[in-house]
Amino acid sequence: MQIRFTKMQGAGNDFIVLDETQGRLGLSPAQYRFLADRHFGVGADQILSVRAPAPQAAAEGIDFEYVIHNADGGEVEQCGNGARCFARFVRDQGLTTKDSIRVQTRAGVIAPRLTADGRVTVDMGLPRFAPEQVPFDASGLTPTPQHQGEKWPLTLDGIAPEAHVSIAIASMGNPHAVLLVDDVDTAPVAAWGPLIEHHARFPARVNAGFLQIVDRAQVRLRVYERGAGETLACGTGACAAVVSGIRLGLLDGLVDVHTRGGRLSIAWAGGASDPVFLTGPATTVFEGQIELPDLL
Ligand SMILES: N[C@@H](CCC[C@H](N)C(=O)O)C(=O)O
Repeated sequence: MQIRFTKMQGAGNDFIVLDETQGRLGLSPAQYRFLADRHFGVGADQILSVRAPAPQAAAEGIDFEYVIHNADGGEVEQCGNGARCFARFVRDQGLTTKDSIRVQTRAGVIAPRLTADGRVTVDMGLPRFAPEQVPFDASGLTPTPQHQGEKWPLTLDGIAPEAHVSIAIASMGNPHAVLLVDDVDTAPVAAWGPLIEHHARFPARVNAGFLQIVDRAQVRLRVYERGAGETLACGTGACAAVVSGIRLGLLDGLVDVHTRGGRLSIAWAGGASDPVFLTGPATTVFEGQIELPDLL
């Protein structure tokens, strides 16, 4: 089967975008893995499928449905950099003329908006912190003493025998663990990332963010993504890291996140009913077509 695709990137987090508004391609997990493969396929961290909304959702003002698969072929709930690329894609392809779009994802409705400076701002919805919402198995754990209350920096065992690995947990629709590090350049992202991703306390696995605080409005961040490995940027990871830093009293409500692929801006007012806003670039790299093998 020949399929057409658009290759996009947002702060270096790269995507294959598929237009399924006229009908589903019905790809298997192995075909998603093939597309994402950087040697045999196109290469991408995630594959984004743009679909028409279900009739009931359309009646409620939802413009599109957006489905996300990681490079490992697994479907996931949310993707922040992808949401910006999705918005740029539907405008560039003439699938909508709107600047503000409402999109159904597996994690709920999000709202990207194309801004005059060429970037895209996404209302990513509410962050969630309760262990069962991440999900995180907190049985037998208590928050570390310096962070009592709701803030939940927790010690993760089995990562590094010589070090206490303290994390904050957050859901942006998808699960995140956030570690504070002194310097992201020397942080053990490759060694600890997979151990945290697969840690038994995260039943749905987890994205692991390594956060360096520069000052109250600037951070540096590397993320080892569930199902994709370290990426040049992770939008939901940036949201989770900043909201965690704000809850710990380390950051103000508007923060620039410097990743290896570029700058993202996160705004969060900090209340239980305040959504997180993610702003950053979204760029088309090229369009193409590829023959997809029959893979189950
Ligand atoms: N790169 C994304 C997140 C993609 C999904 C993630 N790997 C997961 O499994 O939850 C982003 O920009 O948010």
